[in-house]
Amino acid sequence: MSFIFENVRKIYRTGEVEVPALNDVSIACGKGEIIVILGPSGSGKSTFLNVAGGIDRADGGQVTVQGENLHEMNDRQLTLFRRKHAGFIFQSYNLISALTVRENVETGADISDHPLSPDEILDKVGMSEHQHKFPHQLSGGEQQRTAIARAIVKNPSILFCDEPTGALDEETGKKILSLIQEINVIYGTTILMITHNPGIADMAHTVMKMKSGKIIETVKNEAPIPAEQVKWV
Ligand SMILES: Nc1ncnc2c1ncn2[C@@H]1O[C@H](COP(=O)(O)OP(=O)(O)OP(=O)(O)O)[C@@H](O)[C@H]1O
Repeated sequence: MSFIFENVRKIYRTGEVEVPALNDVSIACGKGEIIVILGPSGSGKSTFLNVAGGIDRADGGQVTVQGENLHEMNDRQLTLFRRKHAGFIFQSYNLISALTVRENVETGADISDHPLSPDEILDKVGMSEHQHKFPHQLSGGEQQRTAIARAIVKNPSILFCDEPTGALDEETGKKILSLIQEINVIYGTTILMITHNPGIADMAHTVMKMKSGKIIETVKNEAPIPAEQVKWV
């Protein structure tokens, strides 16, 4: 299993108000799967992803990712866990503006014990010809491809994607999804992806639907479709 949540709770407290962002969540997902999380705004999707990725801590229950119990880890161990296992792709690309495309990608390789070749990954994401440009010289899709390259060059076992196509048009978005699907197939990387686009669920092996901090439905898909056939909603 790539990750197991057992009765996980996460409560945000703002003054007197308590928001149960994860309310007794249990799920187990297999290695090498594409898992898509759907649900309305505020349903707990990002909280789930952040807890699974070791960015945030649960308040109760057990979280086991790649066989490691995140609940028992201190901050330093969580940092090492993220470095070893996790790649992150967010809607905002978070590239370093003073570094070129290639240098941004190399920052991903530098923190890994077993990185992939930056040349190979730049080629895979179609950014070799732009590798000496700076982020402000790139389109949104090119910036997202650079961010993906930086995440995958470290060879993570799980890629956490929070709305990776949210800011992109259909054509560029589908290219990014194809790339994510290709990474899943070639490297066996588990993909955990949040989206507001229900069409993207058709390319997943598992679809998790969330509402009010709970998983209300888990659907297994025996025949995920190629990303380019995704219905863009
Ligand atoms: N740092 C925080 N402090 C207080 N409340 C928070 C915090 N982060 C999230 N919440 C609350 O927890 C709940 C779940 O938020 P979360 O971001 O996980 O939802 P989401 O499904 O990812 O939403 P969206 O689709 O809008 O990104 C929401 O009610 C949100 O307001």
